[in-house]
Amino acid sequence: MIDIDGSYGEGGGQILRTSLSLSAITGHPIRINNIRAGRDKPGLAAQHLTSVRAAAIICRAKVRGDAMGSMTLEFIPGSAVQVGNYTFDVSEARQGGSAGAVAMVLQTVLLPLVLANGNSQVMLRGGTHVNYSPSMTYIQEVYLPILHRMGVQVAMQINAWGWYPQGGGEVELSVSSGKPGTACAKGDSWVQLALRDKPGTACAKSDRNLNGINLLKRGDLQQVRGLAVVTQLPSHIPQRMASRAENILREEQLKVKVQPIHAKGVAPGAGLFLTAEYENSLAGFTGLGRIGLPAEKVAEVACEEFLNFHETGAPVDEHLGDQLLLPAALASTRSEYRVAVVSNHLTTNASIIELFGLAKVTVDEEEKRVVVEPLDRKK
Ligand SMILES: Nc1ncnc2c1ncn2[C@@H]1O[C@H](COP(=O)(O)OP(=O)(O)OP(=O)(O)O)[C@@H](O)[C@H]1O
Repeated sequence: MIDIDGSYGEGGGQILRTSLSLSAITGHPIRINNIRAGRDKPGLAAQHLTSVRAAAIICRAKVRGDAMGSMTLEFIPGSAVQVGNYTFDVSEARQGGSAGAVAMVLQTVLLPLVLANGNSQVMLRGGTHVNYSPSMTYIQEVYLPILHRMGVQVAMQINAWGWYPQGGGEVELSVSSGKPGTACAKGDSWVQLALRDKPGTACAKSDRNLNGINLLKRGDLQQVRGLAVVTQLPSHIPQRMASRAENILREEQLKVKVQPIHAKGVAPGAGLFLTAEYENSLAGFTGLGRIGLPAEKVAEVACEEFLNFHETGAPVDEHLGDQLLLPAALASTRSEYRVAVVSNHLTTNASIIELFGLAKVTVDEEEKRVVVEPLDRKK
């Protein structure tokens, strides 16, 4: 049983999600105390409870403490990760529904499914574009394309946009499991086999279906692409968000194209999503609308975030910085990248990953450089 202190460092939900993913992948039982102790409303919220249940379903885990508000959880995987057809609905976790972020649920189960043998279909319902989490547009435009370079094959589509507070969004994903023909025997992923230390059955290093990534230099900015999206709001709003963003970035002599979009959703909402395409990297920036905030301001928030990042010269934005650690830790080769900001999320996630003994993570705070070195899992 691996004991995890949920109040460590950032003290947020990522400690829980990373631990669940690694428990499902390695088969190691975990016990987490002080879940989200660093948050105003600690314990499991709808999004976290959905992540716990999703992780439990894919590896048939026995779970104790899976209730709203719970600050303690025991999670004991009962099988190797099972590929399949899954639906995870955040609104089911709390009476009256929830706009809890589906991206967080996805990030809990994605790598376990990628490393399992076979393909999966995942349907997610809940908040698709909500504060303090990666939007599903960020997942689509930044996170998944970077993971694709590491060998992860996922196709996704947003059927409905879910904003705070109603949620009600829907996203469909097809997850393929790495290179065909290199899978390990008996439905176990290479990590599970290697960790169970069965000599002769563990896959060779070269069979691991995730490659490390090098993002030390970003190269020149090719263009900034944007989506100015509304649901159930008049069409002048996406138009105004798009024009404002294009004007700001053109003033900086940058190549930019922002597309105004009217999308489907159960409630009104608005957002502007920018993707900066560099020669060797991608980064994403978000502005979310709310009642009383003019469309132009939404655009300004996202542009300011992007311009601040652009000035740093770093290839990896603050958020990708912490989110890349888990795939990098599961890859067969070393990863090395430079981040705009060494966040508390990044250093916390690094410590949690190290608890599982899969990789050594070194964070050079001065150089803002992260090195993830896979450890020999057969030892
Ligand atoms: N604008 C954003 N774009 C992309 N990713 C984001 C953005 N904002 C936050 N994130 C990511 O969301 C995750 C938040 O993790 P955290 O541990 O704070 O979650 P939590 O405690 O479950 O959430 P909350 O803070 O809502 O209670 C981190 O991986 C962070 O990088």
